[in-house]
Amino acid sequence: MINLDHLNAQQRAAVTAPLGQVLVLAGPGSGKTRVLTQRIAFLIEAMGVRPHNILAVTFTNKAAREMQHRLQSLLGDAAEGVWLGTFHANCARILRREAQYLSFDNNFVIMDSDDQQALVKRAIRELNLDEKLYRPTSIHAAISTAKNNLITPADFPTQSYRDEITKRIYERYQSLLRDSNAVDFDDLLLETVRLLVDNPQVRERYARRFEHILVDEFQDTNLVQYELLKLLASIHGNLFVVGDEDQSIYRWRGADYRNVLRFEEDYPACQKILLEQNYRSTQTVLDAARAVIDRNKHRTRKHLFSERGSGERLVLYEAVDEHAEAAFVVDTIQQWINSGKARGSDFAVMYRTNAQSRLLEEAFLRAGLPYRLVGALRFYGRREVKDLICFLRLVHNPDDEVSLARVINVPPRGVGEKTMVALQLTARQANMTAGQLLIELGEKGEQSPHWGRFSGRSILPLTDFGSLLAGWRRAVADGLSLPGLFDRILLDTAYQEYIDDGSNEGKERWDNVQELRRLAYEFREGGLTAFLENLALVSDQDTLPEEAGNAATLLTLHAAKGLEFRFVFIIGLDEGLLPHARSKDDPEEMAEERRLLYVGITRAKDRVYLVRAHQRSQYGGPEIQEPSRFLEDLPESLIQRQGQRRQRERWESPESRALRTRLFTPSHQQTSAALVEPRFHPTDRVRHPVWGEGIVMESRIQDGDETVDVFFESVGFKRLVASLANLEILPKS
Ligand SMILES: Nc1ncnc2c1ncn2[C@@H]1O[C@H](COP(=O)(O)OP(=O)(O)OP(=O)(O)O)[C@@H](O)[C@H]1O
Ligand SMILES: [Mg+2]
Repeated sequence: MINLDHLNAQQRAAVTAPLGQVLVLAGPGSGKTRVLTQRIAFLIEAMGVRPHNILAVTFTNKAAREMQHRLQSLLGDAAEGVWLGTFHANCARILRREAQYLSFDNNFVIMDSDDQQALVKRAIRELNLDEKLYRPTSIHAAISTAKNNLITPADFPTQSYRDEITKRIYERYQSLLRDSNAVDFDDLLLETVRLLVDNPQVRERYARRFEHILVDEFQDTNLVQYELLKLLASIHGNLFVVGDEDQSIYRWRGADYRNVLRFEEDYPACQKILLEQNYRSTQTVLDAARAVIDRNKHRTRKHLFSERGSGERLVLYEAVDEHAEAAFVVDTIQQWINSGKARGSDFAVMYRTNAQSRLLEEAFLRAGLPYRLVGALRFYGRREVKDLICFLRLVHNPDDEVSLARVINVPPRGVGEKTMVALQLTARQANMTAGQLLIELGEKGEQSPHWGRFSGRSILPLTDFGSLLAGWRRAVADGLSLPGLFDRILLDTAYQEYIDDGSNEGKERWDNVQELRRLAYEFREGGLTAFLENLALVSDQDTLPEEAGNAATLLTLHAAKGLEFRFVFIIGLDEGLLPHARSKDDPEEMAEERRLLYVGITRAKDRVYLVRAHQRSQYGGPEIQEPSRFLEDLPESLIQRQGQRRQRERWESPESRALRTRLFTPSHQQTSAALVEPRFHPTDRVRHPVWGEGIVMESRIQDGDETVDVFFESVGFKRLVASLANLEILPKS
């Protein structure tokens, strides 16, 4: 029988709450996610509910996987069959099953955000509009907002001329999507709601099936998601939602924390349960977090206590500038690790915008400290990865115009803009998609009735590509596995020669291809459809490798939701960065910036470092920064000030001082003191404090500093700055 002893009384009340609607509203670290998982186990074990009848919604795929593991360890095989995933993943699953009711086939592709931008651009161009006047990003945002509020092109409100234009782009964009047999992220939700509203028998089928629906991070649902929940719960009405209004940080994506109020209105009989003990953080961390969030109006004050002791004060560090900011972070982490009291994976460094990660990365690299970066230069955003995904998507769905446009000339085979236009035009006249026409050309060659429509120069590359595509599709139909298909595409396109020119970047690109192949191998059973679906639905947080290893995590505050770390650094606590400049004139936005900081602080178990820079370079010259207004709300008794206004030296290690001196000494002065002879030579054996032993491949003097390329047994090839990397030369054996 399921064991509830390790829960506190409030948590137990939530887990065992009677049927109906349950709303668990509680602060960070109070066990909401844990309670939700236990509730599923309780329903299955104690209430005899079949897993098949349970739908659980998490905020990320990673969270879904974690919950799946947790359930597995609680219940073993009995946990199998629960529908567990993000809103998007669950909707994609429903849409694939119900394709007969929809305006697209069940092998539809899901366009990622780059694809969506490309389509909006195309729509704007096709309507002969000026891209400078109608910026694709802002139009795309308007379309997305409309979709998240259940507004179709036909219902798009037009109060101005601009609205009128946006409406037309929205219409065009939508038909481009459908022509490609594709949906965007927002469509997944919107189309599911439409499906359920327009087809009462389908609605009834799902509403009957899902006896229990559970939702984590409920404060970040948007209107479509809320409607969806209502539809799915329309028969049994067993809705178990957990959340925290103070952690609502996805307003820009249409999230509306007022859904909590809506919930209480729509379900007046709902049981409200509060959790008050925080199991994550020290009392000092909680007090500081509360001081920040208490300034927000219109919130239910929550009482939250911790039994983890009062703990250390928060460090507030003021760096001279952004380089010293990064150096402080890396130094402090280094010192903790050297002391033996922490390991790399205990640390997270959080920031407001992705761009802030670049200097941090450099500082980590120089110090030779391993790190992993969440989001930003996403693996899936890389050119080579994207190319291969598009080839695969095209095999899966030749109607996908965005993928076709991307790879038809990869590697270059002489398909230019003109040929592309001719292809699209001919296809449209023949009532086919470009992909279908290509396949026909590939299969029939000169026998194709459309052969003569193309110039002598363009027909060959088109036929060439068409026959590749046709060949791949035939091979898949004949049972070629996903890894097999992957290799065949690489071979047929001579992709390695194209991408890997022997340079380090080339090798790295090829490594990325190999990494994707490894992923494809994991889907050898599920096949192409499952693989593509999984790729389309990965979100920023999901780019975290499963095993943290010994690396510190660098991530945006947004991506930090739901996670926890022993040590949390939040950098860029300056006006304009956090709060972000964009929020200056909008009180709602400002309140959200505050929640963002709150989410960041409450990720910490043991210690928080808040870091800011006295000046930052902007548009060429350095500019003095104002400290973030949020810092004023922290009681002096909870913080310990360090940095510029205190003695900086005390806080600087030799490495960071070397870095700072180098960065702030004008280069003409540097060269006079600069090295002329490398200290390291090829074949030297060296030892690095983190990566262990390695062999020097090359060393040279660059900008007055020595750069060494080393091959380490543990991590492979690394490029290091000798004066900072702490490399020890080992005696020749
Ligand atoms: N009763 C308990 N006993 C021991 N540890 C607990 C208990 N409840 C929760 N925890 C632990 O406390 C931490 C926070 O729990 P959890 O992540 O579920 O909180 P949460 O409310 O979902 O937080 P957030 O709002 O940040 O998502 C986890 O490490 C969890 O395992
Ligand atoms: Mg949680």
